[in-house]
Amino acid sequence: MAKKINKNSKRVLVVDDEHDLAELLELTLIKMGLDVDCAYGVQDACARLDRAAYDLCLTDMRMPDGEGLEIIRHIQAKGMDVPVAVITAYGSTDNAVAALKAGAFDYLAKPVALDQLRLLVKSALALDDMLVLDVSDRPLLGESAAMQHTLELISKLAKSQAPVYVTGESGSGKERAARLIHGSSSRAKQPFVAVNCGAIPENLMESEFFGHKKGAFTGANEDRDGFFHAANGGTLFLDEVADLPLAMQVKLLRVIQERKVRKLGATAEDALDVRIISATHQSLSQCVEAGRFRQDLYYRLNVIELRMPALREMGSDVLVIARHVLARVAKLNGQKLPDFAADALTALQRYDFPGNVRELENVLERALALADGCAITAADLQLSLSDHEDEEGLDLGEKFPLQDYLDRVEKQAILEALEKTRFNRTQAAKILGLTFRSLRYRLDRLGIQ
Ligand SMILES: Nc1ncnc2c1ncn2[C@@H]1O[C@H](COP(=O)(O)OP(=O)(O)OP(=O)(O)O)[C@@H](O)[C@H]1O
Repeated sequence: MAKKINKNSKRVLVVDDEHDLAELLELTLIKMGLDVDCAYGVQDACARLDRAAYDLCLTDMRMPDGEGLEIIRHIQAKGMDVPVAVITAYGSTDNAVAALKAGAFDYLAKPVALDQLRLLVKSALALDDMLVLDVSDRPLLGESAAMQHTLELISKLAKSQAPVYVTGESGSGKERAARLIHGSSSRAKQPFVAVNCGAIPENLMESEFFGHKKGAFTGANEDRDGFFHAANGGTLFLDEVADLPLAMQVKLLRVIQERKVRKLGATAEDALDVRIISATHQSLSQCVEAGRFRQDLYYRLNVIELRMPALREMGSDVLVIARHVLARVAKLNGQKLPDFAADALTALQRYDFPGNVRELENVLERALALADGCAITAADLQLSLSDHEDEEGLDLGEKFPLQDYLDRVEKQAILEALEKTRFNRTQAAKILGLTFRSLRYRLDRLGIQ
């Protein structure tokens, strides 16, 4: 039967020799508004990939005529731009790791949980967008407990209309989080307007925020909307809100309280519906104490606080994010995707990243330019580890090689958690602050039965 192709929607290739499972995946994806083709083996899949353009390929790992990995290799050999996610048999972490190493975007274990499938597909397609279209739609990456907690809070915040105040160090993803809240909320189809409050000259501030009527001041040659009008129905993101001058804070408070804006030179006010998300890397409460920020505005903005974790609090997420960033930058530059050498992985994990993910992005961009060969080395990263860290390492021989040492520490902590919970893995994962999936992965990697 000929399928109706929706020209604007994304196209997914599902590959599974089990027709029932293929159909279940197909139905789930169709419900997400995607166009889906099914292939029932490796050869069939490769032939379809050669014939049509796909935005994502979801493949079983083991099929009678070959392995899912062959599809990944086929895509790479042909230079196609198709992210692949593999579906692995329950508990076969080796397969998952092999697939990720071969270039798969992610994996799902059987039996496939449909909500996990939806999440994966959404982020795969968003990831693809980020590579070719709009950088702003990228999701927040990270599997650490800290990032999972943040993502859970973000999805709750998306269901509310309350003002959100995002805190976190510079480069930790505050704007990204604000976009995610907006993008997952009922306002998603309305505008998201991001304003850097520190970058607007004080004399223009009022007209930039509230707009003006023609003739309101010299040079006002026509009516103009300000940020509030532009964000009507959507979200206004006030970045570096601590930089607002006090006089402007008073006006902002009034607008937020009354939900009405009067353009400069206008007689009437316009009722507007704008959700405010604000952020700063400074401590707003300290600014209040120092008299630089109005307490009443602080209370209005800080109804709910979302704290973005620093990269150094996100454990091995640094590697997850590094791989994604490297893939993106290599693609943008039209370069072949290099691997990380073992010493580079160690260096990434040891470095503090005071500039967080933004710094990581810069480091990798530079490393990619410096690397000659197919691997990025620690030298290419040019990370200066602190003297303290170097000394510690030199004193303690047991810390070398670092990976073995870290594995021993990790194993010890996991065994303790398992003993405490009488080997209940769900409970142990909770104690350790890991997701169940992440604990299962670690148990396999460390060979804990
Ligand atoms: N968890 C993450 N996963 C992927 N990319 C991230 C993550 N966190 C931050 N980034 C990336 O890091 C860069 C900085 O993020 P963003 O601008 O949101 O940070 P910020 O906290 O608002 O920074 P600043 O305080 O300087 O305004 C962006 O390119 C963003 O895509």
